[in-house]
Amino acid sequence: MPSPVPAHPSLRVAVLGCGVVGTEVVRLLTTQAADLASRVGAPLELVGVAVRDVETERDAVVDRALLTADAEALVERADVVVEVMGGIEPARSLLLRAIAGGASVVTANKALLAQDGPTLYAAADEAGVDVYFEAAVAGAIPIVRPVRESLAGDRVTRVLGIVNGTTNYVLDKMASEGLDLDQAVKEAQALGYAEADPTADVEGYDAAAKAAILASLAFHTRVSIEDVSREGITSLTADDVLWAQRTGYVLKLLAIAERGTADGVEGVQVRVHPALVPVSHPLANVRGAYNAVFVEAEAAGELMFYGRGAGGEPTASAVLGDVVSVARHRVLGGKGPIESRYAELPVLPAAAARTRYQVRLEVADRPGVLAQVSTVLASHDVSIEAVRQTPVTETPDADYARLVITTHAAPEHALRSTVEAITGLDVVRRVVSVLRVEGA
Ligand SMILES: NC(=O)C1=CN([C@@H]2O[C@H](COP(=O)(O)OP(=O)(O)OC[C@H]3O[C@@H](n4cnc5c(N)ncnc54)[C@H](O)[C@@H]3O)[C@@H](O)[C@H]2O)C=CC1
Ligand SMILES: N[C@@H](CC=O)C(=O)O
Ligand code: NA
Repeated sequence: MPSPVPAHPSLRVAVLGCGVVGTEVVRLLTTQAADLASRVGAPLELVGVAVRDVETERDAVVDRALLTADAEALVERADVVVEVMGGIEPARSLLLRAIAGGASVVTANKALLAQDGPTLYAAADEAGVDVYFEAAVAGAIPIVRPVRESLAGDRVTRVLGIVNGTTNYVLDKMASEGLDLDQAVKEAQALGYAEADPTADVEGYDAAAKAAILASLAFHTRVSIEDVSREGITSLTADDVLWAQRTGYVLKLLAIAERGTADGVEGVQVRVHPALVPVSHPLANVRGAYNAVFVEAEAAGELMFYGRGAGGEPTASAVLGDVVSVARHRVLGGKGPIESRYAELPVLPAAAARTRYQVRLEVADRPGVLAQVSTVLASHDVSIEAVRQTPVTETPDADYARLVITTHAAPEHALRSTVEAITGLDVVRRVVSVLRVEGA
């Protein structure tokens, strides 16, 4: 008779932070306890939930007896620490303390990882424990694991995605319901999509953090948030949204990381900015707080990952997937992937990126104007793909017309000097907007 396999003792799980995501993590840990135990091979015992104020009113699923304001003491008595409090400190110190004490950690904190991930990865490597962070990029969508593990044998060339649910929700509401930016941001906050300070979303910092994390994984190098060229959506107007629609595009905040060369040096270029996406492109149909990430790899070809990018429940799903993974390692032995051993692909400057542009101008409505504008573009080596002329109907003015010029791919510096020169033409009343075009 084979001797019975001894049951593995419970694994102690601590949750740091009990906001939008933390509450849903506690709900899943509590309501799915039996299923999780069978998947892990050991019960997961929630030993505490660190909060700022234990007296605050909370969802009934959170057992008040588990609340503590002493996060430091809590991490000392856990095998798995789930960090969903956000911010750099004290999250960073608490995670390092947990790792040093031998706990594996799961975090949704992209801001921290994009700033100081390598410190956490090195500490975990030394301690022989895991750092998992699927929720930190594109919420519920499995994207960290596929890039970190499934594509580790391939050569990724480009990652292009909508990775911020709040801005996608806001732009969608501006386009479909005519909401203004502030109204739409308030809705995104109420739905639990926005960061504690929504500036992080609308100014593109959140997407830049995610872009840095994805680029580091995809290109086996180190990209921090400071390396990402970033532009948010706050300067976009209702007019930009309207004109995008009129010209066959949808405005999206995109995160792009791609291999390239600058001055003969191969590297990676990472940027976040609003862009016009053709309505026929799959990214144009990513609505509300949904996210989508395209990955292009030499052997795999094109891959697309799509799903809910923000919100308590979807994010908790990704967190729990990680909890199961790290807990299994503790039961069975071993650990998950470590950071790639070499981290040497340089980050190229933003100016190295070549994109198409749409330039909208108000110009004098008389013969020869288009020729003048075209000459300026040509003299800066920026080639025109299409031109459309429409009278300025919103502010009726018989003497002026609106020109919408789409260029072929051009380097940013060439476009910048072109726009400067166009602005100086007598026949140009104003440059209304300059937007990148991606995904065509
Ligand atoms: N809400 C979302 O859709 C997503 C959020 N995330 C990330 O998950 C983390 C949490 O986000 P949310 O739950 O939305 O934020 P939240 O603001 O709703 O919750 C954070 C909670 O942590 C608590 N907290 C902060 N500092 C603390 C401290 N020192 N001690 C104890 N408690 C502390 C806050 O009081 C708050 O209740 C952040 O890193 C965020 O970037 C990631 C993916 C999606
Ligand atoms: N604020 C973020 C939350 C998920 O990461 C977003 O809007 O995407
Ligand atoms: Na994810």
